[in-house]
Amino acid sequence: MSLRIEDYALIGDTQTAALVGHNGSLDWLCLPRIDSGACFAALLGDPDHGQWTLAPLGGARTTRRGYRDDTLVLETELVNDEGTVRIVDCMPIRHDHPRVLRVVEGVRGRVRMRSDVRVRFEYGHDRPWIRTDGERIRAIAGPHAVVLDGDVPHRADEHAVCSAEFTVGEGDRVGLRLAWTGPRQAEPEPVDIAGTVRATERWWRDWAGRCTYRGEYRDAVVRSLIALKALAYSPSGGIAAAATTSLPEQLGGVRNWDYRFCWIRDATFTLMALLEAGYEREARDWREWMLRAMAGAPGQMQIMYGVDGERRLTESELPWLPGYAGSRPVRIGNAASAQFQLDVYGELMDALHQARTHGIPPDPDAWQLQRTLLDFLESHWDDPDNGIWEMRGPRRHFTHSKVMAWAAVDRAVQGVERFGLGGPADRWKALRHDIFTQVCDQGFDTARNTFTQYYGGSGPDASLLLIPAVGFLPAGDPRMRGTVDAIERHLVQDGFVQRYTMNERTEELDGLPPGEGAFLPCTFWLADNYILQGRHDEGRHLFERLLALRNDVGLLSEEYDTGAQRLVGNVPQAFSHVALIDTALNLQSEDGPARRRGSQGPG
Ligand SMILES: OC[C@H]1O[C@H](O[C@H]2O[C@H](CO)[C@@H](O)[C@H](O)[C@H]2O)[C@H](O)[C@@H](O)[C@@H]1O
Repeated sequence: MSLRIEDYALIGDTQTAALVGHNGSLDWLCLPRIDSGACFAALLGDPDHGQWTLAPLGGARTTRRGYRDDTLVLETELVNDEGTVRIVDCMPIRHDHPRVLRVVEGVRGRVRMRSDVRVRFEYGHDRPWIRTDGERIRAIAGPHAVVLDGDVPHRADEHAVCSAEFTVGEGDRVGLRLAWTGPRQAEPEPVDIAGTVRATERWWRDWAGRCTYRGEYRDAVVRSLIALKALAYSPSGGIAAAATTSLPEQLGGVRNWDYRFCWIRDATFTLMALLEAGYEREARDWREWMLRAMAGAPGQMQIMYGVDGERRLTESELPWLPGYAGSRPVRIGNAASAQFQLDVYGELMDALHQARTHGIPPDPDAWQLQRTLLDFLESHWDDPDNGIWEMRGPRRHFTHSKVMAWAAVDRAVQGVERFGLGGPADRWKALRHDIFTQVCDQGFDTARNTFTQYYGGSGPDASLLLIPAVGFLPAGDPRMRGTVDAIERHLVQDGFVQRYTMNERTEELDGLPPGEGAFLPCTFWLADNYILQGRHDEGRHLFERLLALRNDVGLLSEEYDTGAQRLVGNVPQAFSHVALIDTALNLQSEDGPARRRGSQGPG
């Protein structure tokens, strides 16, 4: 039986990431990059799809698990009749090869331990050759080689399972190392385990120490920032939307997607949260990544890229993997990369505007890119699109998409008026006015007193909760109050918000059968609207309910299954952690980030 999604903690080196279960089992690890083939893919299958188990021989229960304060160094305490051990897991910040370090510390008694390492490259498909060289083991297949060694030797069997048994007494420490190396790369040097764990701890503590948020939710905010930093790909400045692929939006369902890419939308939201929390260096890195990834013809702009800016993210299925809790298909790549999503223009223009507002040193290429995007938008804002939810059905005039087109033009006008940048401000103002008028005429249902999911539609959509955040209308506007009211009536289930109504017509709209959990970012956005409407107690109450959904190490996935009371979807999900940070900031100050962005009105 698979562990629950909330049973996993994250470790990472800001280039890739791994998931460790509360039982000490390393079930997900992609090497060398976050979007590379996994060499441990038991998360989406069984142990023979790749796994590193490290646990007391006679079984054990977990008594405590947590990160060493503001770091990504994980401690898991396991207890059985023989005593207690602590497993310390981390990935050192990378200088040469990606590595995983695991240290077993004896806390009480004498505990017999077993380590079983099954390396299976390419998402559990490729069983490697195993070569033993003294105390070192090499698992090799194609472009990959993994080297395993440490304080106790592993022995390989005929099934390519490398195992070690050892006993730890109180005060003992047994360190194990795994490193990846590519073709013709030098053999990884055996690093000093204890010293490297300490250096990793220091690195994260220093990084977290740069956080400027000092409010009452500091622990939750810092943990979310650390999760975002772990999703950032440091060589390029790109930011992945999550560390996993195909954790299902519904247990046993088909909505299983690969999130190990850089969505312009998710990354710009991340950038804004990082900026608000004092992380300007990361914001600069992101801007550089984005300018490079998007360089070229505006008509070829994509809504997502690989972490290094790759454009071809062809979606395919991995039929040998049964999927998490039987949720098939398991997909890699993402067909949404070829979609037209209008909101991305608004998010991008907003992010670059925020960077300017925060005094990030100007980059002339940024304004040039913005002008090119505006030229494109002037002739395409009125086209139907796939929308923020990446609907795989026919394109439509989604109201949120048009609001974001408005935001894009608004930020261009502000570029001229507030920052003295060059551009046809009067023409842009007229366009901004036209979009505003169209949205209010065609995207608002006067009879039902709500903005609608798409022009002429009858129901609301949770993305409309972002209207005040981008400054299209204030939260107190009667049309927004009506929309929040409609969302409460139609999209809130057990207190959490669904993205949109799912019913027998869903397949026609989004090209997929209905069925998914409540979408956590949308629920944070509802809390933001409460706060901005002056309904502070309701906002705080909802925020605290959301905080309670975090797992024991403070992580959130994308969605929550209110029936099963389980986290669902990919994990950790940047979108959810960004929304958490934004709401914490909004709670701290009524004039929080959501109030500072746009012109508030037709302009
Ligand atoms: O549910 C359908 C879509 O789900 C994914 O998209 C969602 O995740 C993205 C990354 O966080 C986010 O930007 C988007 O707004 C979400 O809808 C998936 O990537 C899509 O392929 C899929 O159609």
